[in-house]
Amino acid sequence: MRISVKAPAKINLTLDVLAKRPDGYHEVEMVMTTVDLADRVDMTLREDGEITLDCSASFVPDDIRNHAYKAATLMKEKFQVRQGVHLYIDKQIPVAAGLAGGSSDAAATLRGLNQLWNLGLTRDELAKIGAEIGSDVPFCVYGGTALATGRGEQIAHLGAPAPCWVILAKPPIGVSTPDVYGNLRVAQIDNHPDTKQMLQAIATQDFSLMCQSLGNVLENVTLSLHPQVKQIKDLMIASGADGVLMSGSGPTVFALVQKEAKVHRIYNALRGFVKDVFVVRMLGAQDGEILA
Ligand SMILES: C[C@](O)(CO)[C@H](O)COP(=O)(O)OP(=O)(O)OC[C@H]1O[C@@H](n2ccc(N)nc2=O)[C@H](O)[C@@H]1O
Ligand SMILES: Nc1ncnc2c1ncn2[C@@H]1O[C@H](COP(=O)(O)OP(=O)(O)OP(=O)(O)O)[C@@H](O)[C@H]1O
Repeated sequence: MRISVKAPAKINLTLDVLAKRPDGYHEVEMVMTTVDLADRVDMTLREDGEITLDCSASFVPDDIRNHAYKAATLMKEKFQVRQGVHLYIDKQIPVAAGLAGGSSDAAATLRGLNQLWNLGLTRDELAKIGAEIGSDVPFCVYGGTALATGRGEQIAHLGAPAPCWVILAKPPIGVSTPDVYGNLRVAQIDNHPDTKQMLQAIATQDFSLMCQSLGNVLENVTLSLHPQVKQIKDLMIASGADGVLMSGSGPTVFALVQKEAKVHRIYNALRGFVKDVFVVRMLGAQDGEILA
């Protein structure tokens, strides 16, 4: 028996850091939404009890370092599952990009194994298990649009933002999330986003208020490490983007655009500069999809 589950990327419409916690994590407040750039995780039942993994991108780890492998191991141990699984990840989301690719693969694996191994767990239970793998995994278990607090694992669901185009551009560098948080000085943050205003923009589907409310306190940290990120932002703005922001810890930058005619102009301008450019839509309030 085999099932396939879509694992969509996320972008952060806001990312605020409120404090550094004694456990080494940061207290955050973030509005996140999934977009239709997705990996696909195929899960094939193994009667011998083994967990194995292959990925279309050869540089992604195929052992316990892989978040999807970790998810399967956790589910097997927690629920004493006799069967195993072979995981195949069709990688479409750039790696170490700020788009939660690994977290989404883990979330898709949790959702898929719940079905493949007949565990009967609720989404909330899966999200709780996801928090043991990484801070972004609970959000990815639900997908859609949400306010994430705590270290990112506490999820409050939101409605769909105003429909628009999202253009993603990733410079050819990988960014380490621990390094970016490690370089952040919380007391010196001077660009806190207005999260309340973003929540209002989403509730009223006000596109221009959403663009005005974009903000990410990790952006300045990553910009100082990688000047290309600023060049991409400037290029997007000069090409007519309505709103521009770095996602997560970066280095991917996204542009929000309402008019389709502008999309081509921005895409063409970016393609002259970086290879990884994607034109996508937000998935709105929709949650994770099991394909077959
Ligand atoms: C940057 C974001 O992707 C934005 O959505 C997340 O905040 C990070 O989520 P993630 O990659 O799932 O992060 P985790 O795997 O849980 O943590 C990786 C490392 O990032 C740092 N980290 C992460 C989340 C958080 N709230 N505070 C932190 O300081 C910690 O050093 C942690 O060891
Ligand atoms: N399934 C996976 N897909 C991609 N990378 C993975 C996966 N599992 C583990 N990794 C490792 O995790 C690291 C971060 O990759 P990932 O693509 O998840 O980053 P990210 O998009 O910045 O995530 P986030 O936005 O949650 O911080 C990489 O160094 C990679 O080796």
